[in-house]
Amino acid sequence: MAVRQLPIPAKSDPSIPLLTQLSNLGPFRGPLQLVQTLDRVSGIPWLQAQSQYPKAYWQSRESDKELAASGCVRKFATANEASHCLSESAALPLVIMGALPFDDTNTPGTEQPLFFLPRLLWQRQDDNITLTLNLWVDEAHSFTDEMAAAKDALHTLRQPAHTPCPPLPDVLAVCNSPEQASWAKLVSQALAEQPILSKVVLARRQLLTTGQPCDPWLLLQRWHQANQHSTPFALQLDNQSSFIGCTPERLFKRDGRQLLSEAVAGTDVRPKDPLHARLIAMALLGDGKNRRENRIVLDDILSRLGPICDALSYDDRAQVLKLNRLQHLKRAIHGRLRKEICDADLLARLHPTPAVGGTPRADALRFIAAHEPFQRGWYAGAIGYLSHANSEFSVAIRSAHIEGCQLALYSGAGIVDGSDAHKEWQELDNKVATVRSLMGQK
Ligand SMILES: C=C(O[C@H]1C=CC=C(C(=O)O)[C@@H]1O)C(=O)O
Ligand SMILES: [Mg+2]
Repeated sequence: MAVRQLPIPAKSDPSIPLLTQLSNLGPFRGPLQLVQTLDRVSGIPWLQAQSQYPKAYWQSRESDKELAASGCVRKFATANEASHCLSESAALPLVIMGALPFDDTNTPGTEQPLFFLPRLLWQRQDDNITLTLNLWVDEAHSFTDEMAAAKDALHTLRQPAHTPCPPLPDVLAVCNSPEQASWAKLVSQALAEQPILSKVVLARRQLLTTGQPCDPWLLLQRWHQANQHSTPFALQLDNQSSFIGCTPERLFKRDGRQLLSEAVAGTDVRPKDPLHARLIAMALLGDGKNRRENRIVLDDILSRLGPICDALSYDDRAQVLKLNRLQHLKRAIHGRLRKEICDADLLARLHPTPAVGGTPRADALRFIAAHEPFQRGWYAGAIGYLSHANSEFSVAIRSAHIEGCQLALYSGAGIVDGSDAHKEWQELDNKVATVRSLMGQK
């Protein structure tokens, strides 16, 4: 895709509103960005107010970067196409939003990978908020059509409503898939595949039926408030269904050639009492089964990054990642990427890590596909953004799919030598405890 830009009449000036910049625009070819600064407004309410789909939301775990995207200028069938587009238009700071389902192999009838250049991108970097309007003129999209689409996007732009926070709807029924008895069977089947299948992450879908449709944006805001050091994210392909979550796990973060990844696996509860929580943390650091879960993820990521990095290092001791009600074993991984490696290569190599899949990868994925009684869809996929300068993707766990009055909560647990079906079931419960408590469930 050759990117050529003809001179444009006015350089984008963030102090001038987008509509004025747009009306001064003369013919051009290739991608173009108009940018406007915005006053303090939060990303989630801003995106909630917009009407153009797809919508995607992602905020870094450190809260320094927040992205809210609405509408689509270009869709890319693969991460490779998205990466290629970015390298061809490196002069512009284009940001492409991306999501991979757990099964990213284009299996018919399942969720397909999604990469798109948004029509409107609300962006916060530290305290600076901007709104970017993307346009792209080429053989298939005339200047006139692009101008009309861009004007339409600006005319339908809405300010977030300042409404008092309504309560979340009542839960009328709860249904687990699998139920506990089938779970126990599944765990023993997985353990029977040892030592070849050294780890497989098995998951549960817990379906809550609510009295009224649950507002995904309201739930996401509360979820993030309860778990400040996690990454909140959302994906809405249309106005019928939403996938949201608040994940503690980073797949990778790239800044230029610098790469950060991590193994987050191995779990216990984190009670409110600090002394009790510390005792549990210490026990977690020394526990064989949890250390195995973590080590398998670490080794897998290292072996996949080794061939594409000039330098690679990792925490030789696990840290404890502290969440609202849980604590995990975590090891950070640092690398310097070889220069020909792009974000698509990283996604292809790393996803799905054994934090959500297993080892050996192919055997674990086959086991999951053959035995899990539901489709994972976006759960345990990857969600984030890519740009020429930097990129970051999170592992889409601690997540929920909402459609009308159905709220599906997902949780998974790593089954390794030493796993006990009953304890792993409790771990599934613990992993949905925060979101359940927001829904008024114990
Ligand atoms: C698969 C999930 O968690 C993974 C991430 C951290 C700890 C995990 C564990 O201890 O089993 C899981 O591997 C999930 O929350 O659905
Ligand atoms: Mg576990």
